[in-house]
Amino acid sequence: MPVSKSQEWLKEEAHLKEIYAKLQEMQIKVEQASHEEDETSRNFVRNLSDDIKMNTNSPIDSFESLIEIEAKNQQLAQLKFKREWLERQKDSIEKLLASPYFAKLDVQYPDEASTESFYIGVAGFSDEQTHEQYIQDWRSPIANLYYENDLGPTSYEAPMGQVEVDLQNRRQIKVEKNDLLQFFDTATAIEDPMLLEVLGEESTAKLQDITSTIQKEQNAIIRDTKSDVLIVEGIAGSGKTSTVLQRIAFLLYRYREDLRAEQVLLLSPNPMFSKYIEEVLPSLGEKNPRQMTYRDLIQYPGSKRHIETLEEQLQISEYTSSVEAMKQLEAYVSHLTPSDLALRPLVKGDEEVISTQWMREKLATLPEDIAMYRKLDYLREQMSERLRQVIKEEAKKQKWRDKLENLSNEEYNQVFGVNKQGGKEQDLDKVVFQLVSRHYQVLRGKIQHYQWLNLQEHYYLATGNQLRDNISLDLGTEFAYFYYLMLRPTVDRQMKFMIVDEIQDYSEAQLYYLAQVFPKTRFTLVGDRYQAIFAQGVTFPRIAEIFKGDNRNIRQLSLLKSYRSSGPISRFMQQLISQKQGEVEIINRPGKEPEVLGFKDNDAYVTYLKNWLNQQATQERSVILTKDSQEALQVMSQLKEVAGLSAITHSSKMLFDSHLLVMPIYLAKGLEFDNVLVHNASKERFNTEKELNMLYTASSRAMHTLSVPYVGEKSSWL
Ligand SMILES: Nc1ncnc2c1ncn2[C@@H]1O[C@H](COP(=O)(O)OP(=O)(O)OP(=O)(O)O)[C@@H](O)[C@H]1O
Repeated sequence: MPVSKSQEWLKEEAHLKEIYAKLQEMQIKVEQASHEEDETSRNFVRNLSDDIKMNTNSPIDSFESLIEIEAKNQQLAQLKFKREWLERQKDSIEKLLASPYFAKLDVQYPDEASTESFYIGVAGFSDEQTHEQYIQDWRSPIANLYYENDLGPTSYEAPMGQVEVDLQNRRQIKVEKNDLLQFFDTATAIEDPMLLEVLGEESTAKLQDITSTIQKEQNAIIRDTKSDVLIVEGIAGSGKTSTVLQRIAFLLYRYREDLRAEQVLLLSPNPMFSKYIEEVLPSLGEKNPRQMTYRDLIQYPGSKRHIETLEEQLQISEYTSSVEAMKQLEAYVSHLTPSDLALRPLVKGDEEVISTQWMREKLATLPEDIAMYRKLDYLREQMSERLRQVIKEEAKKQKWRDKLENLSNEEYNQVFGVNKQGGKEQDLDKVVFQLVSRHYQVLRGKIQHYQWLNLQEHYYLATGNQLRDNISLDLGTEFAYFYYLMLRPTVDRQMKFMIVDEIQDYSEAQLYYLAQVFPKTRFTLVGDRYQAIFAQGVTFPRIAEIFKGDNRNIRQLSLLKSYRSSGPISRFMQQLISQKQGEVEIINRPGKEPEVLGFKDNDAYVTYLKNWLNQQATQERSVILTKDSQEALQVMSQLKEVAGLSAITHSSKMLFDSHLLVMPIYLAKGLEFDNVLVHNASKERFNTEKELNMLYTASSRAMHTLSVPYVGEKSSWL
């Protein structure tokens, strides 16, 4: 509890006011600088056309004009850089003004007489002139002491090396603007009081950042810089998603000189998940990384096949692959010779523009030991060049000139975007060349996208699988890998970090794909074996084995405490998974015991559901979780008269504002609600191990209350 107006309280209060005033001063300065910058940019643009006059009278004049343009370009880049910097400044000052800091460390350095105090906030803040650091960014080296929470002799990793210190006090401080609300010194607290307070709050529709209450075991994940592959197994609600998002913010700060947000890829389980987490990184002043689902990742250029949806994957998954099958593809490609290639001639209508014979002759000129993808790349370049030649030859023919002459003014304008005007002979050549190029344009695309190579045929020869229009995720993976092995598209290699959530839902073949296609990328893989609800999920020991190759440095960590759920709900989760030797550490947060009630028939059950929904407080978020989306619609139809209830049956249709929902468990993965009801947990519906995982996944969405009713006999897992 706050020490009422003690000396210490008054000191903290005075310090806060002082820093707040400095922040306000800085805000004014940055605003002014920003206005000035705007004015400079406007003038720059206004004068641009006067300043640059392209003079092409002589080569020297042209050259000088180009130099002038280049100089302007540089000025423009500088202006842009400065504006972006000011925007970032404005942004972080705004955040700090809302709450300047959340912690203070008293640190004793070995050779100094007195202790030094450091305040920690969501961003750093220092004096422009003296560079005195008033607030330390939570990602700075010294802030690690706060999260490590080791009082007494300890150390932190600074850019110059390890710094030994004595941490004399660690204070958690709650402030709002310039109001000091509370502070706690760690030495006096048994369990993190700020954490308990945050966890007791109502749920929010979107995930929030956890900067001020990151726990020690989470901090180890966030700040890991040594592992190539970091594998985190954590129970439901242990903060895996929150932790990896904080980790992204940490990495962008730590490697700020050469890591851009676009070089970090977050693979999310479904598009809805991206919406759920979209506010966390901006709240930390960072840009969101690239985000996509695994389905998006394995789509290759020009593919139009339908890859099974999440729901289809849950129910059928007709083709599952394996690491062995993926290795067979490697063997097939490594033994392939140019004479085996299934090539298609490049044709335009009836005309064969490039024959397969020509292609084979080109390939035959290459040394044998060159990798197949390089040979194909070389051939692609040669084909582009050949097409240019064909166009040049073709343009000499009279028929194109005739064609050009016969174009009406309107047609001409459509083709060339300018009006037709009888030109000089030299211009005419150019225009004819353009006309012929347009005629053959479609062939350029065909060359670029390797449509002259029958990849499907090769895939069939390698595996015996025909690619139909609808394919399973694993089959899509195999074909994407095959595409990669044959052609090695380059774009993916720029990815420096990849973060994969819900890793337990990936198959071995899918993980093998990631491990092979992104050899230079550093991975953070997080998941929970007890939330595996798809048929082809991987086991945790196998993940490390799959990623082991090429001297990758692998580290495995675990998170055992559920921060989402109250103590009684965590104990319920513990009981469920202890049947499979799972562990849960219980957090000391009081709450209601989960309700496991039996009903004789459906009518009584539906009445219970209606009562349950009607009882929920309007500001809280409550959900009924079903096994699939069809069931969600059935339940919805029985509960039509409940006001404000909505059913979600597709990941693109999430209603984040709605407070009463019915939805399938697989769509609720990763999300959380104040109150959860698991639809009819009867014996016949929750019987297998997969169904146990579903029951656990559903129950663990609950923060404050959980209800697990059943009709007839209850599930033997309960
Ligand atoms: N250190 C923390 N401080 C405050 N809240 C936390 C902390 N860690 C986790 N939480 C909260 O716990 C909840 C669960 O976190 P999160 O969704 O990241 O867990 P998860 O392990 O990804 O869960 P699941 O596997 O069930 O999807 C969130 O509300 C999050 O804000």
